[in-house]
Amino acid sequence: MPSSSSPSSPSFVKVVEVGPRDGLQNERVVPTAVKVALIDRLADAGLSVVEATSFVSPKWVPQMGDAPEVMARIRRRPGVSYPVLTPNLKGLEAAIAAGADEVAIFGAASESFSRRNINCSIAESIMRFAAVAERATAAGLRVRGYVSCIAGCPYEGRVDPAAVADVAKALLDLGCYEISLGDTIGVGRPREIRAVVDAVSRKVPVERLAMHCHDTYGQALANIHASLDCGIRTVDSSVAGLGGCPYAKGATGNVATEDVVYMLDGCGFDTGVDLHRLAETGQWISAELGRPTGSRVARALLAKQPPPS
Ligand SMILES: CC(C)(COP(=O)([O-])OP(=O)([O-])OC[C@H]1O[C@@H](n2cnc3c(N)ncnc32)[C@H](O)[C@@H]1OP(=O)([O-])[O-])[C@@H](O)C(=O)NCCC(=O)NCCSC(=O)C[C@@](C)(O)CC(=O)[O-]
Repeated sequence: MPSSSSPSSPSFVKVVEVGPRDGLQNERVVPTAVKVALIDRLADAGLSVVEATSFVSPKWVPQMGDAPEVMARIRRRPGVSYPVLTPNLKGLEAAIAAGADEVAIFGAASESFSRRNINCSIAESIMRFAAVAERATAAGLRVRGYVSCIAGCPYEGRVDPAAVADVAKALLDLGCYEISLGDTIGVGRPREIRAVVDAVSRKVPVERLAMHCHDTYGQALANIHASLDCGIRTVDSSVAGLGGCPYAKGATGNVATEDVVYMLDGCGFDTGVDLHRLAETGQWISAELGRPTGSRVARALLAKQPPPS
């Protein structure tokens, strides 16, 4: 009988921490040593997946320009995976050279976002990703897929759930073990998210889906709750609510991991994450960035602690 913190337990929800990548890609350039300390602290707090960085063009996203150094300096904790984003073969080869164990390819359900984010159409991106997935799989790496703009696009507005389902299925067919559905600009509401998950799960088994919510309109926790009701058991989030997307103006960070873990715990799910350690890590990285944590749960928990004597 698996324990409740075992991934095979029915009450387990996998939390994929994306703060060091999705969070820090939208900050001023953060020193490599701070990124490395953040990743190590997140793994120590019990997160089993910590998305570490991106092997993208430094001309496009200079904040991720130190990807090889980050990968060389993190302390790899057994049982923890450290995926990295790879938009093309050049990024993949660099990721392999840096010892990545898992990569993520990232497409969009909106043509305009695809062009702004990765400079190609959706169809071209799938062809590009096919080569990346094939080479990654041959090199023994696991491949995760993202679909951005599942509930709305900053350039086109509403996005048809059927378009999301098509891209998700294409990524599944390329060999992705998991497809993360990204509400990139946080516009979705529970009814819309349910409609998207419903459309996608007709083409991709719900066990292979993850929910990735930005909290721009304050809907992220409600949307995650709705996706749990639909059977999703993997949730992406960002410690302290760090981040945004450089190609989605006005988009705020992901939902805070602390808030997700607190909610999941109250719903009877287990995550294996030490909430207090996580909240301290969120407080620490926020101080490094010179601002308060974006996690309401962390603020509440830390306010209850006695001041240091
Ligand atoms: C895809 C490209 C490269 C196309 O960009 P491009 O300009 O069309 O690429 P290119 O092949 O023409 O190359 C241009 C230059 O970039 C170099 N280059 C080319 N590839 C790489 C690479 N991998 N690593 C390092 N360098 C690279 C290449 O060598 C060349 O250098 P030059 O000859 O000019 O000196 C570019 O658009 C890019 O890097 N985009 C990444 C954008 C990005 O990182 N966005 C944020 C992540 S997605 C996201 O946040 C959403 C998500 C996942 O969180 C989910 C959600 O919330 O929805």
